[in-house]
Amino acid sequence: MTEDRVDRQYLSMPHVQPGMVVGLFGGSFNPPHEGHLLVAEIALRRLGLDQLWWMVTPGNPLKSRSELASLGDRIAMSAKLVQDPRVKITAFEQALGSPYTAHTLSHIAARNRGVHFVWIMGADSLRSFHRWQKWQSIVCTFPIAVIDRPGSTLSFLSSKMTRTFDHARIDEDDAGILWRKQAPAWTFIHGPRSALSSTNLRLGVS
Ligand SMILES: Nc1ncnc2c1ncn2[C@@H]1O[C@H](COP(=O)(O)OP(=O)(O)OP(=O)(O)O)[C@@H](O)[C@H]1O
Ligand SMILES: O=C(O)c1ccc[n+]([C@@H]2O[C@H](COP(=O)([O-])O)[C@@H](O)[C@H]2O)c1
Repeated sequence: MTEDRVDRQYLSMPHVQPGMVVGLFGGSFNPPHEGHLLVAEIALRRLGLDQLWWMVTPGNPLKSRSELASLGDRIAMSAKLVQDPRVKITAFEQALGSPYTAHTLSHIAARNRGVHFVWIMGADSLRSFHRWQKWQSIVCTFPIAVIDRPGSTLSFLSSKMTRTFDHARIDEDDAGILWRKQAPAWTFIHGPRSALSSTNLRLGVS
């Protein structure tokens, strides 16, 4: 598959119904790996999700695209890896024409009234989150679940996002009701961890 030939099914938002709880897991997935699967599993279980959208980005605005595999290839690799039918692989951001999460989330919110969304990201993302476009508006759109990652366990102590929104932190024992909280609300989820990274896989280091 090439970037020009992304199957249509991936370019529209997955189908959801009012009342559902849906996790939004955005990533480059260049390539996808078992660490991503572990995040998805933990999120489904701990957040009480009905669905998790595995959102393959057209390109992280903060990363160089020089080593980025085509969108079609990253979707195909994800589809091969993911077995859980609750996980929906999608690349609808490509059709939106913007790689920015703030834009994506406001679009999702406007199109899916009555659906409860939670943004999901690995703990390493906290380090640069304040450089994401309109990062404060992202925090105020949907609750956020941060999943622990080796090397980033203490990132919440120094992150600008977590310090700014310290008052909005929810105990991880309440992760199952995070979706009910009005944003801003976030939690840090500890649990089994994977040291896998796409960078190491690209370098051939395990
Ligand atoms: N091993 C892991 N444990 C926890 N979270 C992870 C892990 N790998 C990736 N993530 C999270 O998954 C999302 C997508 O990550 P991404 O596709 O960039 O993978 P990556 O391994 O971090 O890639 P790269 O090494 O190229 O930066 C991000 O929120 C990231 O924090
Ligand atoms: O909106 C932004 O400015 C922004 C900046 C960096 C990353 N993101 C999003 O964060 C998600 C994780 O990206 P990555 O490359 O770390 O897998 C993915 O959905 C990106 O589109 C978004």
